[in-house]
Amino acid sequence: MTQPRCYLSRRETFSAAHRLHSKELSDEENKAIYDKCNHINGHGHNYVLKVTVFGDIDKRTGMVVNLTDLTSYMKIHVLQHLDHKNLDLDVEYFKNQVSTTENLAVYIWAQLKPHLGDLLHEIKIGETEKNQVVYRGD
Ligand SMILES: Nc1nc2c(c(=O)[nH]1)N=C([C@H](O)[C@H](O)COP(=O)(O)OP(=O)(O)OP(=O)(O)O)CN2
Ligand SMILES: [Zn+2]
Repeated sequence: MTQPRCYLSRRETFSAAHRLHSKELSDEENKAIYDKCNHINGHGHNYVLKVTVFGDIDKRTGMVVNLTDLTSYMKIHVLQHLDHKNLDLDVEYFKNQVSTTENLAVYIWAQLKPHLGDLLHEIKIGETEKNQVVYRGD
């Protein structure tokens, strides 16, 4: 009999500041594209991060992944780097990438992939109550 498979998710939150600004665009283009989010002094968000894994329910443990391990990976490899930081100034990755939620999702995927491998299914980030990004490694 094949082993049943499950989706398992963990939700965490973090707060960070940022400014949407591309070094590849002129100041005028940046202002036109990013508008208020290009304000020179930046702004902040209380981000909601949901990481989902998908895989076999281990016969012995009854788990896809131990939530203690998943939470540790998120804390060590993501939250410690992002929480209460300025994404553009404190995170190397965003020195050359605009800190949009799309790019943030790709960054978080890359941070977790080495630890979760093929079990990693989805990164979901809520930037505001109205804006949400889903990334599945495509
Ligand atoms: N494709 C994207 N567009 C925008 C992003 C993004 O990450 N990807 N991010 C922003 C800003 O960072 C911004 O702070 C969000 O602004 P906004 O949507 O205006 O904020 P609210 O959800 O609170 O909506 P209100 O219109 O202010 O009510 C912009 N664009
Ligand atoms: Zn923003």
